[in-house]
Amino acid sequence: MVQNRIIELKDIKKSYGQVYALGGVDLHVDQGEVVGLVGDNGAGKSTLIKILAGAVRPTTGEILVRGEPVSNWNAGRSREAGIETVFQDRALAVQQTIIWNIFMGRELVGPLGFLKVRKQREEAERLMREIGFTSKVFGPSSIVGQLSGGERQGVAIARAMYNQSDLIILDEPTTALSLTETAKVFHFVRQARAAGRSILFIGHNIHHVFDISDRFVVLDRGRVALQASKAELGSAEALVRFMEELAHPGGAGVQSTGGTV
Ligand SMILES: Nc1ncnc2c1ncn2[C@@H]1O[C@H](COP(=O)(O)OP(=O)(O)OP(=O)(O)O)[C@@H](O)[C@H]1O
Repeated sequence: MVQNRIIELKDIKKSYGQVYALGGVDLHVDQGEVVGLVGDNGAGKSTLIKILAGAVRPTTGEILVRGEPVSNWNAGRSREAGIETVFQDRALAVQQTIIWNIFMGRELVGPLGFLKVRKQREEAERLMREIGFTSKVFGPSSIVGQLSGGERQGVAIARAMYNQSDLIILDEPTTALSLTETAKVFHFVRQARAAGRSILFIGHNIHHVFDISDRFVVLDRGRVALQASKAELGSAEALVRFMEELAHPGGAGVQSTGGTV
């Protein structure tokens, strides 16, 4: 057993009636690594992260948390295992402050039920520093709606850090972001990894996923088509070629997608 294995999925299958969204997937994430999950539309990425989040039950298969099999996997067990998913579309309350979003539902309160306002501010500042979210303009009391797309991802990551999440799942965090904003997200992700957290990074832009990840899992029609480290792959182009070959075996008449699936 690998000592620092946070989660392991073994032979996970999920069918919806006749449709197999996942047809026997093995996946693991170890402490302090960024795993890139890629695959064409309909490959099963969303289904897999919903299973990790406990929102969807696998039809069959085994889930191990730190080497121990867990039965009756659900959202509560997923939270207990230290897994937090940042879904792209419903990550934050944009009319609220950064502090509010970080502590959402888990505010620091004293014995008499009073909110520890100063402590919360200090903790929010510490978390923002820890993920490298330093800004001359924005502080913990800034309204999230005023932040850029990349900075918003930072707030969601800071919240996951506050929640003691060991595995933070980022669902397409750089989709629709500019290069500068993408670089901010990468910075936050690297800081979170440096703090010992693991990240499962889902993305359609292969170059983005390649840049930020240590290891890659390619899904294809509900199966793992490739698991490889960055060193094994060597370059983003190798990953792009692999994905293009999957989509068009033999490659006849293929136009390059430029690394977006
Ligand atoms: N609730 C559902 N009911 C029926 N079929 C489903 C359901 N959810 C997913 N599927 C099917 O399972 C397969 C995998 O879908 P999934 O959304 O997991 O893929 P994906 O890799 O996340 O795709 P995308 O990148 O487009 O989001 C698809 O064929 C999809 O139609």
